[in-house]
Amino acid sequence: MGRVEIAVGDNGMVTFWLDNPGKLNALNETMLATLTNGIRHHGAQAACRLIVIRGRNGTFCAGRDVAGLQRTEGSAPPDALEQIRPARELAETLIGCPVPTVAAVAGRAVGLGMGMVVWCDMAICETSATFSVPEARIGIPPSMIALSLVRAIGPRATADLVLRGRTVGAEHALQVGLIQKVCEDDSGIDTDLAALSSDVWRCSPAALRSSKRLLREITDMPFDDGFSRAIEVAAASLGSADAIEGMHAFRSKRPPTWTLTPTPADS
Ligand SMILES: C/C(=C\C(=O)SCCNC(=O)CCNC(=O)[C@H](O)C(C)(C)COP(=O)(O)OP(=O)(O)OC[C@H]1O[C@@H](n2cnc3c(N)ncnc32)[C@H](O)[C@@H]1OP(=O)(O)O)CC(=O)O
Repeated sequence: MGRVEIAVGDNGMVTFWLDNPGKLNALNETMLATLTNGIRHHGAQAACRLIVIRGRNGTFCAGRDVAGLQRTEGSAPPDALEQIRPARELAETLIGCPVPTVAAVAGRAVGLGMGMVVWCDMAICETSATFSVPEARIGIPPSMIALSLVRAIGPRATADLVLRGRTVGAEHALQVGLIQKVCEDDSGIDTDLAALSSDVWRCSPAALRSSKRLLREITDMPFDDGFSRAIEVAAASLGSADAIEGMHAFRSKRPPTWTLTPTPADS
């Protein structure tokens, strides 16, 4: 069957656990819907400060459940865009999520599993983790995933993965910038997530929202346009409630109390 379990921590960390034991946590339509709707829902809550995706059964995710994609020769073709929609919605939801997102990988990250790694803001893994986009081996190109991979690790490193379908390890993933940290084991992942969560906790949620939006916008902008946009955001944020509170708290040597009031640049 497969399921996605949602664990809400009291530190604002919401963890989505992928669990499809017989299929290396491959994502079927029900799991995709739970994951996408859950990220949308929790990402919109003020209490949620960090979203984490992890896998049960010692692995991350072997991609989309092939059973749900497969067509039988001679049968009436289903609407292709409708078949792609659940993965597209997951990508759009993760990329547009207002709070920071992290993929924490143990075992295999394959196909759509790799998609989640690149669509999250950050990724960490265990030493045993492996990564691949082997879609061409089942007759399809890794389309949406390739688009984000190129931006995350560059065209050469992407081509090396996409055009060979090969599997690479944690050290390679670290070297090409696909992940930010390799942890010894599961408890190392827990420790790193706790540190990450405490870093995020110190930041203004409104400032992180603006930062995420800005990073998304400027990635594909020509430098001059990006510079103008950055100046606009900087100017708008200086008068925001969190900027006033954050600087006041710093100078008063006390912890800040954040609001979730968006800055004008967010609207
Ligand atoms: C279409 C889009 C994105 C996608 O994600 S498409 C799918 C991409 N993923 C794959 O092509 C991976 C297919 N799996 C494999 O190549 C291998 O399973 C593996 C990941 C290399 C692991 O090999 P290993 O030998 O260690 O394990 P098994 O092959 O015996 O697998 C165990 C068990 O799991 C089943 N399984 C694995 N992956 C899937 C999957 N993706 N869907 C369904 N089932 C899967 C496998 O069949 C085995 O089960 P058995 O009952 O034992 O046969 C983009 C978009 O959506 O737009």
